[in-house]
Amino acid sequence: MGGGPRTFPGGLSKWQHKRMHEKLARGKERGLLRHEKQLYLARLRSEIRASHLPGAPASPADHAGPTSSRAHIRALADRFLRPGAEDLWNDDDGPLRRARLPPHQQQQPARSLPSGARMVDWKQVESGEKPKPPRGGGDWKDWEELDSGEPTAGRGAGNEPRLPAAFNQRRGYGTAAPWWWQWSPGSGTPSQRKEASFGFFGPKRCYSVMPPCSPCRESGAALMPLVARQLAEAGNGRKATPLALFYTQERLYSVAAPRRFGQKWRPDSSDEDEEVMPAARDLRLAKFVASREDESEDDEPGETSAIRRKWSTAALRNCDMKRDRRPLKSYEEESDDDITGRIQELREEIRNREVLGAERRRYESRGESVFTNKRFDECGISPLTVKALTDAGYIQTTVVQEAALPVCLEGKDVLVKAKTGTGKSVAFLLPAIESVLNAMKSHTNHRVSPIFALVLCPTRELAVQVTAEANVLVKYHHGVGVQSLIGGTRFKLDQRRLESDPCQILVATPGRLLDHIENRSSFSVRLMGLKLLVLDEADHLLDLGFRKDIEKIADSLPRQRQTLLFSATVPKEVRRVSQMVLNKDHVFVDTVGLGAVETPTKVQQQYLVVPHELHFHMVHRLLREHIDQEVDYKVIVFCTTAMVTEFMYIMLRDLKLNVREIHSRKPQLYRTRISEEFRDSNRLILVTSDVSTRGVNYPDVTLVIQAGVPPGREHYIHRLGRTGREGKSGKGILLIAPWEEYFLKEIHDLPIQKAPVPQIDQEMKQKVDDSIRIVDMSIKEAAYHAWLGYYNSIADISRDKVMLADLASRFGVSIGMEKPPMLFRKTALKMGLKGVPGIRIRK
Ligand SMILES: Nc1ncnc2c1ncn2[C@@H]1O[C@H](COP(=O)(O)OP(=O)(O)OP(=O)(O)O)[C@@H](O)[C@H]1O
Repeated sequence: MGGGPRTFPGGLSKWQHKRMHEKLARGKERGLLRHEKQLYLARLRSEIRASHLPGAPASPADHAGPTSSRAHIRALADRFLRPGAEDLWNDDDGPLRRARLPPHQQQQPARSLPSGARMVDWKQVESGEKPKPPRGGGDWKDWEELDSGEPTAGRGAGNEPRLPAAFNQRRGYGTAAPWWWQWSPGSGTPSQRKEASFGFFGPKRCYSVMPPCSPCRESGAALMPLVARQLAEAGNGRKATPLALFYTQERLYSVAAPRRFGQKWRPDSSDEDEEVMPAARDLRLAKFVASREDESEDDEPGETSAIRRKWSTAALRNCDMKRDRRPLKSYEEESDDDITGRIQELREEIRNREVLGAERRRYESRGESVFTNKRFDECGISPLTVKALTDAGYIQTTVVQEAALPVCLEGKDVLVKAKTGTGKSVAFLLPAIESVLNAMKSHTNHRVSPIFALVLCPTRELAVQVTAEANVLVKYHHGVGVQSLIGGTRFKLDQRRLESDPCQILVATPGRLLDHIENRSSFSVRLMGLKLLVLDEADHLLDLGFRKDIEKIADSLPRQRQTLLFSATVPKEVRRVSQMVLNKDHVFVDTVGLGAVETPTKVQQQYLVVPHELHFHMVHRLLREHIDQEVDYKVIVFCTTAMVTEFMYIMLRDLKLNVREIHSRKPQLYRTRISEEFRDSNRLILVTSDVSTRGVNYPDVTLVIQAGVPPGREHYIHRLGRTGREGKSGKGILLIAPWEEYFLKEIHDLPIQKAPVPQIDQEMKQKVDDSIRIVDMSIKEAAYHAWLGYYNSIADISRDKVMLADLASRFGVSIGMEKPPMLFRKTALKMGLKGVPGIRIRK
């Protein structure tokens, strides 16, 4: 079970305590968000005002630099404009105010034209006619360069515009990233197109402000009319004529009518809705700034776009994934295609791929191959899934995939054990997709949209990662949707998301799923159609901390279903309780083998025994040494509790190391952001608690340090498994105090060796001591309490309370506290520490 005390102040249970903290964190997060939003809107307003002032000088935003307003807007836009970020907006966010204009004035945006702006008659542009020269001089040179064709590259496979927009139902506005973000580099548009711009759209108008002249001059790529066209057509494919298009040397302004982007994100919207929308909400939001300096790489043909990079965060994160769902095609319709022909085509493509042989040779030459000779196209899965796998570069199956797929596809209940980092996620996602496809064939009641496959994960990070992977795999299955349901987000938003975009595959964490089951009867009804249940990290989910929740969830699911359990560790106890969810004749697939080493063979494992007082110094010493040796280092430091993690993070940050933190006390948005950052970068150190122990796939981690004894053998294996993934090499160091050596018995069968203790020189020690000193006393106190709770929950240590209290005091001293902080009487009582020498009770 996860770390942390089992008793909490106020007589709260672990879960009540956790929820209370989540609530507090949410409040804090809301405050921060509000502040950021205000800043963001204020910045945008000033940017707009500056661009409207006649003869206005270049706004301060034009100055590049990290603190420029443009850079700031860009940073904020990145946060608020990302697809899915509509969740960050709520009803309290006021519109970007603008006086209501009478209809006749709305038709004449030219009234507020910036100085030197010229109007374009859209009808003429549409019909290909050369526009009349503008009144008051000027010529249409730029327009003559405009091409009449539309860039097909800017459209999706179904020829629908690929405008990344999000619609906020309640607020009635949408946000759109500029269309050229989506424009394939193959279309030859120049990098200058990435200048700052805004897209606004409300129920009645679409506005865009952008720098048109340079692209036009340079490429003649028909940019200007396309802006308006894209704006007008986006969303539902219906054409609408822009009311006006005008431009200056700096900006192109377009005002388009009346279909909004958000339509396809709001399937229940109707034209009547639009009629009653107050015009004051016409111009709700202006966002989006992109600049050339940080996106220049996108201009290179073949590079993945910024959007793509943002959206795909899973193991398969560099692959294209499905962004929005297209109209549901019946399965028969899809099957109508010549499947045999497609299989042949795919086989041909696969055969031609050099990657096949190269990949295999690469791993075989290293002595250990996690890959087999079996290819996905031979596994009996849908050709469209094979196509998505091929796109992602997944050709051959891994050992666990080869072993588990046939039994899973037979429809049996299966318990699978396979080493960390060997591809278990794909091994359960593929049967899940097959099961959904089969269910959709027979599902005829279109009023209720059942959830056919449910994947349960113990942590939010893991759930997000699995959702992203699933989205990659269902890329070509247009009727299949994947959603996640995790804690730390707003319940109501979840609810709305699930209702407006029903999915067939749901990835969830148990607590939040249970909330929905217990509070939404319509949700429970959807679960009644469930065909397949997956428990990822099954041993953890069936452990005491989650078992009650899992029991309740299992009770609310149909009995007639297939259940798959996956984990890298399957202790005997879990094997026994797995009967709770598996049927009697389930199959146990063990790719590790009885008596075989459960950790990746290419990971070098060492342990160091160091007095507890020097643990922080030693972590710093080990990190410095590793950074000197490894150019592209990527390190994870596991700490025993969230508060100790926070303490370690602040200390290392002060020591000028490039460090990040993730633990349960951090708001979910922050956790997700850091997780993404760490996944996509190297030369970074992540200090974390148990939330990152299992399943999370951070590629190319070079070192894992476990500071302090882990709660159990399984924790040790899973933490170590964050390195040496996909058969690569890595290193793991366990740092324990002399009195923690008892733990070595638990891992005696693993190839772990004692390492000589490196010297810590006086200067280095002093530096660390200085950094420890600067940490806030409240954090130190919280770290002490958490430390005490953690070790009190470990039976081997908590047996001797006097020793525990003494060790806790020494820990307190090591983090710079002269005497241990006081405990609440109730807490001390619950922990069995009342009256123990060294424990101070609050009066
Ligand atoms: N068939 C495949 N071909 C190539 N790469 C693969 C294949 N299957 C999985 N991978 C890659 O292997 C890595 C590990 O996969 P995954 O995260 O599913 O491992 P896991 O076994 O679930 O690990 P853990 O036990 O830590 O949860 C990922 O980067 C994934 O992209």
